[in-house]
Amino acid sequence: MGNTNSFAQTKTDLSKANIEKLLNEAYTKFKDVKEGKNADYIKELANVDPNIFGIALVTTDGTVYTKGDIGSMVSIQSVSKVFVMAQILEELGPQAIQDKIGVDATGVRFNSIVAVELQKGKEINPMVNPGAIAATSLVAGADSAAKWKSILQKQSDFAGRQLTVNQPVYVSEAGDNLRNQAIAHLLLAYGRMYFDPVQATDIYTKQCAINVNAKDLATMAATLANGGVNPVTKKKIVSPQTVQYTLPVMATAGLYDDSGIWYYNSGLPAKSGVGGGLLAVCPGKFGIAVVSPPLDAAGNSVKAQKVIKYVVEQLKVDPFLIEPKK
Ligand SMILES: NC(=O)CC[C@H](N)C(=O)O
Repeated sequence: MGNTNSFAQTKTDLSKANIEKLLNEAYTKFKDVKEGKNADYIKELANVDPNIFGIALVTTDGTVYTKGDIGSMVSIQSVSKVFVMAQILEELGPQAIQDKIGVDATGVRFNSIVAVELQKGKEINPMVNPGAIAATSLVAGADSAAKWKSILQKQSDFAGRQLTVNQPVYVSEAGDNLRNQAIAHLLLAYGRMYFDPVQATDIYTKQCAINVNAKDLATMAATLANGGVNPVTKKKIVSPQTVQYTLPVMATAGLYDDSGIWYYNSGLPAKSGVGGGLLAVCPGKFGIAVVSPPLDAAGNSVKAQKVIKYVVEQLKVDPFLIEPKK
């Protein structure tokens, strides 16, 4: 008889056979979903093949599982914000991020100017554009080139390989990012931009154009799941404390104004990007990511949300799922 007064997190089956089975199931179940539409406010993103569909899961012991299209790359977009946040947490510590940027959800669209104006540049967070551009402006480096080099290196370290920029996406967005420039200037007006606003926006735009596949994103997520050590390369990228302060902001703001719905349904910190990438972190266990460009109205990949939610449910890894001890 089980002791019904005693509750614990549900045991999960992370065996090779089970993970492979679940990724196959999820792929088959959702491959024909036709909902959603590529982002087109960045012109080049409208030209990306909407049928790209790749899934990857990387465990904290470094085992890599993939299904579907892992060869095709998409631009990382907002997913990069997580790793720039981790980078400045490493450099400045948690209190500075809370004071200089903020760590509260804005409740409005990721590129909202109103959010900045309403809060006089405060109460934003590094997962939405204003906080992310402020975060980029805080990265150490003597000039723009040095800051960019260090950002690209950090993102690459998380992924475990040298990442490169998708030039057409960068050029397309850089020629058309007046809204982000306006945000950066408004932050400057409120004393919350920490480098030249035009250059900070340019570095931010370049960081968003870094090319990744599902395996890269899952490895980046797995590095967070593994306390900051990349489980594939075994290299220490950030400290456990940095991970501890990054994940809650992903939980509250990782999927923009649908962050609450996502967290309610999965219990896992996650981050999406308008390129169609979405990663989620299961602390101590694994990172999972999906690449599929068509997005819902909030700007999150439709298929990616479905796949990750399915796998998380089947594995029973929602940390809030507490059951009577057997
Ligand atoms: N949500 C996103 O992925 C947005 C990133 C994009 N580069 C922008 O600034 O609009």
